[in-house]
Amino acid sequence: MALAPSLKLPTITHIRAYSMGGAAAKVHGQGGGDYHDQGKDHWIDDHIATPMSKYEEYKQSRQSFGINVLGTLVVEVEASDGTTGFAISTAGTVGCFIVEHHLSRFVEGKRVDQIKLIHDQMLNATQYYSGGGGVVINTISCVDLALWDLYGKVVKLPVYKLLGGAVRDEIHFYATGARPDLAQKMGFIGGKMPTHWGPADGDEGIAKDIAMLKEMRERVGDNFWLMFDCWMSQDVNYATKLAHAAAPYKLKWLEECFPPQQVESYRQLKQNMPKGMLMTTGEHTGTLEGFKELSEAGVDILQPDVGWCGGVTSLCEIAAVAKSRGQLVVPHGSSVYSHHAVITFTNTPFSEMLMTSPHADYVRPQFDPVLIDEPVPHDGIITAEELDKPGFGVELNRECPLERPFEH
Ligand SMILES: C[C@H](O)[C@H](O)CC(=O)C(=O)O
Ligand SMILES: [Mg+2]
Repeated sequence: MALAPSLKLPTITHIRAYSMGGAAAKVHGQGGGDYHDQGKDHWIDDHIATPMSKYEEYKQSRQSFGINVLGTLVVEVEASDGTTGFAISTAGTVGCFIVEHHLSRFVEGKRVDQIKLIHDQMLNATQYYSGGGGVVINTISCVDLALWDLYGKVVKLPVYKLLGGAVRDEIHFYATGARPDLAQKMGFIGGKMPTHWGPADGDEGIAKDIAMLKEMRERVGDNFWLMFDCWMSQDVNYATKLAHAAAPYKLKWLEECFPPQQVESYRQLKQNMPKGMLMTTGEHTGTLEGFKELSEAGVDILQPDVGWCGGVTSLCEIAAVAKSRGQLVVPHGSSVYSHHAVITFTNTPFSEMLMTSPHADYVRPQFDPVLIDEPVPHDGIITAEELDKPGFGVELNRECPLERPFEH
């Protein structure tokens, strides 16, 4: 059946990729899509436990081992009617190469609504070098998000309406940062702190992180959620001991104790954990199959990052996997790209706000300074109404030092 004239959609004429920050750039420490690329004295780079913490010289700073080498990737897509859409993620110059020299062929010439077809072609065409995640999938995610933004801007609807509409009027947020006590005053429902010690520090490390938890519990009282984010830094024995030591202080969940491939470790930890404490992970998992395995291992909350898991198209599939087992999907903080999806999910009762202010003492937009009009929670809440703008409802701040390293 032919489309009615008013439903004739434009085609995509151009895709362009820009980078900001990262190892290839002169300007650093601004944040943006690579939110770990912050300036000095930021809580996010202050002795956080990682898989590199066993090396003394890389213990204090994640930037010292290169957490911020990639930088921001901006993908812009333009339609035959002149409308543009864009998105950002973490992939920098590497991502620009992949977009301009490989993925562009699947995008240009297609109609703006052919997102699922493009998504499938991007995933399959990169199978031989994507390794099921990492920078390639970050890049594909960014293209996918830019396509949803363009589609929404062409048809003048917010992405969440294209996905089936909101199932709630507002999104409630917990905050990730060094100061859950301040997050409580700002209206958030909980606070997630990074752990600072790991297996190389032994029982002393556990004692120090528990002391931090105890102090925060005393500050926030009994009913505010407190969580630990372990950023892949532990082993099963250490995580088990930490979980039991944290139980008296009502730790709500223990997050990402192990690297994403160690599914068996998650299965064991789930069996060892105190009853009632939740096990969460997923932000560094980049395939639907990977999420299925985590779900089968008993992860209570799957935490895909929409900019790293294949975009909104993949996030919807992952949410369905979680839903089929009665699990929650609460994406790793990724601002508008997450908000438009989760407000349509019945198994996302709350969401994450990653605090990018240096001392986690005020709410700064997560991807500052790259997005114009990036909404932030007020009193811990963003309403559906605030998302009522075409696409993802944000514009690209062209005053940022964007570079286009490759053209096709
Ligand atoms: C705080 C964590 O180490 C990381 O930087 C962010 C994260 O994993 C999360 O927000 O979750
Ligand atoms: Mg995390």
